[in-house]
Amino acid sequence: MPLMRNARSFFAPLAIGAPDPVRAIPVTPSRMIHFFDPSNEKLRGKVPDMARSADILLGNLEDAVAADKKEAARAGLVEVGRTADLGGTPLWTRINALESPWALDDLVTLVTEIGDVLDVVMVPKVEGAEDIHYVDRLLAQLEARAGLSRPVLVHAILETAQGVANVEEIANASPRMQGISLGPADLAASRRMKTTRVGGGHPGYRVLADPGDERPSYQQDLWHYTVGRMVDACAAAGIFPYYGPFGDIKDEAGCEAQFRAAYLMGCVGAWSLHPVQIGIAKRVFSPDVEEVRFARRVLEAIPDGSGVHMLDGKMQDDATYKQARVLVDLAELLAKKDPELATAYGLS
Ligand SMILES: CC(C)(COP(=O)(O)OP(=O)(O)OC[C@H]1O[C@@H](n2cnc3c(N)ncnc32)[C@H](O)[C@@H]1OP(=O)(O)O)[C@@H](O)C(=O)NCCC(=O)NCCSC(=O)C[C@](C)(O)C(=O)O
Ligand SMILES: [Mg+2]
Repeated sequence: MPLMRNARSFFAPLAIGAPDPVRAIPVTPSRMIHFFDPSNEKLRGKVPDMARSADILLGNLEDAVAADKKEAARAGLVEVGRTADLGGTPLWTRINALESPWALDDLVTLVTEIGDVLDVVMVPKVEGAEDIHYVDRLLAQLEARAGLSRPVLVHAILETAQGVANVEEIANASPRMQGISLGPADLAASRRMKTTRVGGGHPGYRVLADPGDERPSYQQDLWHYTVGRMVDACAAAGIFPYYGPFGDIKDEAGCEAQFRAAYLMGCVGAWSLHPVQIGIAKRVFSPDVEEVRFARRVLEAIPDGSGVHMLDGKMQDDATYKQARVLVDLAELLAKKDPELATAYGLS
């Protein structure tokens, strides 16, 4: 694996005067990364509202922002970073692709002007560790020059076949790596998949039962394989996986089903492209009240996590204790942010 840095240098700053890299990625509520176009003045005015309802707010500079709006979007995000009251909600950005004419100015301007309030830079179309290494060194130089005391983290989008082939080395490329999101539209194009959708299923991708009187047939999840690889790569590297966007805004049930499959497989959140998807993500990525209740009973039944126990006819041991911990830890994290959830979980 071309990681380049060895075990001793991995946590050394990459520029003189740059802040020390973080040892652990902060765990904060991140059920949805809410996308908005910072070139849109009306949307900039709604930032405080958006920040109240979303877990993470992301000013998008890449695709979906027209070429003649790129500079206005960058300037709009600087304005948001300098003036908007985000009430503690993390501010992220998605910069333009590294080969584009805008990426360098995106990084230089944003880190220089608002590096102290910018938590994470999402890098699109990452193909391998070398893309992360480039951003890593440049961020360190910019942080040192701006006198920042805390490093900006990096999030990669998995949206090329080469990126998927290199997902483990991407996840491990730098201590800045915060997480990875699936980019299903670019990935579909890169793989020559025959879909025109942004995420979600396809009626043609299904399994048919053997010939018989009836031949039930079910749609399968086109993204199962990639999400599985992404979740394992992230968990193994100590960073966080996210399902990306669901482009059919009107299909709320489809969005909910796709988000839920990703949640159950280990993703911590998804993207919201429209306000309606914030509510969907909140529902899906907050653990079910009954499951949390059961998980707490498991923890109470085996306080030290050892031995074997029966609960409602179900075997409990050290492994189920760990599963219960995942759910209860998440419930406790979300309850601190959301009083309604705290009440529902009995944690208020
Ligand atoms: C889909 C669109 C065009 C529908 O926009 P619309 O105006 O038609 O929707 P609407 O339902 O009519 O809007 C209702 C209200 O919600 C507002 N609104 C609408 N959206 C938002 C928003 N995000 N945040 C905050 N407010 C929003 C909108 O301004 C309006 O407010 P108003 O009633 O006051 O006029 C619009 O929602 C939008 O532009 N969303 C963001 C799209 C985006 O960021 N795309 C890029 C990410 S996906 C991607 O790049 C792929 C990937 C990963 O790279 C890869 O798979 O390869
Ligand atoms: Mg894309």
